[in-house]
Amino acid sequence: MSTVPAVALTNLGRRYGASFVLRGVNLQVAPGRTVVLKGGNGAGKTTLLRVLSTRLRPSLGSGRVFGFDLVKQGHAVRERVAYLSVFGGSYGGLTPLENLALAAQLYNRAPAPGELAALLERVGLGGAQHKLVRSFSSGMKKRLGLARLLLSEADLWLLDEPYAALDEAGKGLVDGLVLEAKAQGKTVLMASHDLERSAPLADSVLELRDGALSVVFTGDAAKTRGAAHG
Ligand SMILES: Nc1ncnc2c1ncn2[C@@H]1O[C@H](COP(=O)(O)OP(=O)(O)OP(=O)(O)O)[C@@H](O)[C@H]1O
Repeated sequence: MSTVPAVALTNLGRRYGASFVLRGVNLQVAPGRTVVLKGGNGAGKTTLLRVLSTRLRPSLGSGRVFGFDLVKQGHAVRERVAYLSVFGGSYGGLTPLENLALAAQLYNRAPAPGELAALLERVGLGGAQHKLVRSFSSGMKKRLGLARLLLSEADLWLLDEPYAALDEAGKGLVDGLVLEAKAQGKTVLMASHDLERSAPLADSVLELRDGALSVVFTGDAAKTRGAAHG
């Protein structure tokens, strides 16, 4: 049986100016897997997630998401991918409800009556519905990012340090959402320094070092050979 990988990267490279941050990343992630990406500060984790989200173009090599080319079929990739940036990625001049309404438009979704308010309740922002997001704490912005993620209905979640800035309850919320996403068959790729928290959720832990990936842990030992597998 052939299954199209959720993520397939071949010798993928990305440079800023003359300096290569990613140099020959090979990765295959099967649909439904949860993969944690570790690596020191500046290793290139955010860069890799941004390339997968099509926010950055690869400088070398190629990549596919659910079979769609990151460069030539970026639109199809964006329809299947949701990216949570380390800061949550919302508009400060809007309320959280307005942010979600805008996100729904971008996702081409017509939310049901009360759906957006319910999402805010779910991420613990029910009491802050009418504030401007610029007045939010960093943890509140992250929670709003989680609500946007839930709205997206994407098949691949790209999470950049999802636990950062969150209190214990917020971290538990992330754990629950990732497990729920997995139960729904979604693929999750998350960059995290918090291995204690993220590794128990993961099918594989990969390390990005010197611009390439290696396997730290995988639930399937047969997959540790050759290209890094998720
Ligand atoms: N827009 C940019 N222009 C130039 N260099 C950049 C840019 N964005 C990132 N870099 C550089 O690329 C390297 C990788 O950065 P990246 O943010 O991808 O690492 P990271 O693994 O996510 O790090 P951290 O764990 O600190 O979040 C760093 O040296 C960084 O300075």
